[in-house]
Parts: sequence; structure tokens; C-alpha cells
Amino acid sequence: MLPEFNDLAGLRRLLSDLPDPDQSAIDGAAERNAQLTKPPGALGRLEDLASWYAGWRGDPRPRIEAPQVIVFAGNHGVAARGVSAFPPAVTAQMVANFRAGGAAINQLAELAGARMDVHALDLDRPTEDFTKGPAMSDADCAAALKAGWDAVDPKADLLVVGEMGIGNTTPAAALSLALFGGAAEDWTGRGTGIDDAALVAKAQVVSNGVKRHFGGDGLELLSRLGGREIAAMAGAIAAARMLRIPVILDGFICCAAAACLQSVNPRLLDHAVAGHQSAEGGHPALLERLGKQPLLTLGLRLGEGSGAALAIQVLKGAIACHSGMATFAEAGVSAG
Ligand SMILES: O=C(O)c1ccc[n+]([C@@H]2O[C@H](COP(=O)([O-])O)[C@@H](O)[C@H]2O)c1
Ligand SMILES: Cc1cc2nc[nH]c2cc1C
Repeated sequence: MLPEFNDLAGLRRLLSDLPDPDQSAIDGAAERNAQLTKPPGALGRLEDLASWYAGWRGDPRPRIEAPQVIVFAGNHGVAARGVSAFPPAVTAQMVANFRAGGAAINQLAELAGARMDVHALDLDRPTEDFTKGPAMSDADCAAALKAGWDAVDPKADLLVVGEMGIGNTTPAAALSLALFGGAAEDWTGRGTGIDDAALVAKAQVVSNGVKRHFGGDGLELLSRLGGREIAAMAGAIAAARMLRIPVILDGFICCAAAACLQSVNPRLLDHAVAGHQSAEGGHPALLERLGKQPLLTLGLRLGEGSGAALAIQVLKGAIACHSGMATFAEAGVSAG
């Protein structure tokens, strides 16, 4: 069902030929939407969400029954440069917390009725410090992309990908700078909560890394500047695109992974909406570059897929109204 790839070139080839959403389901959803017991347009963006979801599911009256949340974890050589407020050991400790059900994402995934999977990617083998050399070999990057690709349940009807990786706002900022340009300061934020002096030093790390590894497409940049959990998120988002599974994007790191895909094929994120706008400094600009309006703006800066998991509830609201409401004719309500 889902094709396989062995290297970056193989994935790039697969991603050049993408399936479309189902136009007849979109038309059917529009027709139904026009008959529902509400003034036209009164459900605002919920109506657009329902039409988008119907198209990707190929069903004019869909349900959300099997959402999947996947959390990927990775460690970063660049964390040794003092770019995070926390030590790298927290990544593995939080993975244990995810597995024990004690993290924020466990609560939010359960509340959304989602299955949750946790994939820890070679935590004892951090990526290289990208200011010294490529973060990963192309083969390691392809393996991480494949881990994400294979983690998606083909039977899922909605996907959220989240991450855990101390230091990973630094590679996410570097990827954003390499893809979109500007100044390192535009993309560099406080992550887990660094102070002013550390923020200045972090922007320098981002700038140095991008100077060293400039050029190439999103997959090449993922190897040189990314991280395993970032590549795995990209792999999962790409697999969902091939399977026509709608995706809710999470915060800054998730969107940096998505941006790498967008650079490979501008249609690659058509199946994705932005779950929220994170408090991380570069996230609003990144959302703008992706052409996505966030569903929620709550000042979250946790990662883990938390903002996207919360936004499942909004999408569920859209689909419950679209598929559950009576039409004017059914309810005997006078149409305007
Ligand atoms: O999702 C976000 O926008 C976000 C913003 C700031 C921090 N985080 C989380 O915090 C960690 C990265 O922060 P840092 O300071 O270690 O680079 C990583 O585990 C992320 O899940 C996540
Ligand atoms: C405790 C903690 C939990 C996290 N969850 C995602 N990133 C995180 C970073 C820290 C430090």
C-alpha cells in the first residue's frame, strides 16, 4: 500500500508524484454544508475544515474514529553548546514519562480519543554538532525518515506528530533560516526558556551552522542541520500525504520538519492544517511561510504534539457538526 524507499533520492522520487484529494467528496460536502440548519457560513472556519477533511478522506460525510498521535524523540550534539535550558538526559527521561502515561501529551491524546505511539530514535547516538560537520549522514537521515514513514498506521483517519529532543529548537531554527533566509535572530527563540545571553549565543550557533551547510533541498538540509526526530516527523507527514491521511501540525519543530517537505514539493502539505501557534519566537513567521493559519493560539511552547492534539477537538467539532447536523428539510426549519 505504502511504497518503500532506501535513500533520500528514492524518497524524493516518491514525493514527486502525489495523490489528490477526492473532488467529488469535496463537492458532496459543499452540497451538504449548504443544507445544514445554520445561516450560510455561520460555522466559519469549521466549514472549511470539514470540506478539507472530507476531500482527504474521500467521504462527503466523514467521521473521525481513529486518530493517531506519534511522538518521536532524538538527541542533538549541538545541545552541548548551551542552547537549551535543560540537559540532554531529559530527552530519555521524558520518553520514560511518555511510556508511563505521565506527560501532557498522554492526557491530551487520551482526551482526543487518539492512539499514542512513542518512538525513541537512537537516543544514545546524538547527532553531530552541526557547527562542526553534518548533523547526520544521508543514510542516517534516510533511516530516520523511514522510521517516521513506517510509524504511520495506514488505518488512521487523522495524524498528529510530535517530538521530544533537548536542543531541537536550534536545528529547527537553522532549517528555517536555510530554507527561508533572513537573519538567524528571526528564527531563534527561547525554546525551553533560555536567558538573554544564551539567546544571543544560540543565534550565533544557528548562523554558523547555516553558513557551513548552505544550499540543497529540504531533505539534504534535514541531514546536515536536522535531527532524527525532526526527520522522522517529516517521514510520517509525507507517508500520511501518500495515504491521504489528514495531518494536524504542532509547534515550531514540527513545522520546521514540514517546511523541509514543502521545499521538495509545494503540494506536499495540502493535507495538513496548523494546530496552533507556539510561543516560540520563529513560529508565526514559519506558519506564514507554510501558508497556514493556526487553529489555536494559547501560548503553548511544549512540543510533544500537545498543541496539535488539543486541536483534534476543534476538528472533531467541525466534523461532528458537518456530519451530524440536520438539514433544513429534515428538521422542518425554514431556509432563508
Ligand atoms: O513546539 C514548540 O513550538 C516548542 C517550543 C519550545 C520548546 N519545545 C520543546 O522543548 C524542547 C526543545 O527546546 P530546547 O530549548 O531544548 O531547544 C523540545 O523537547 C521541544 O519539544 C517545543
Ligand atoms: C520537562 C520537559 C518536557 C518536555 N516536553 C517536550 N519538551 C520538553 C522539555 C522539557 C525540559
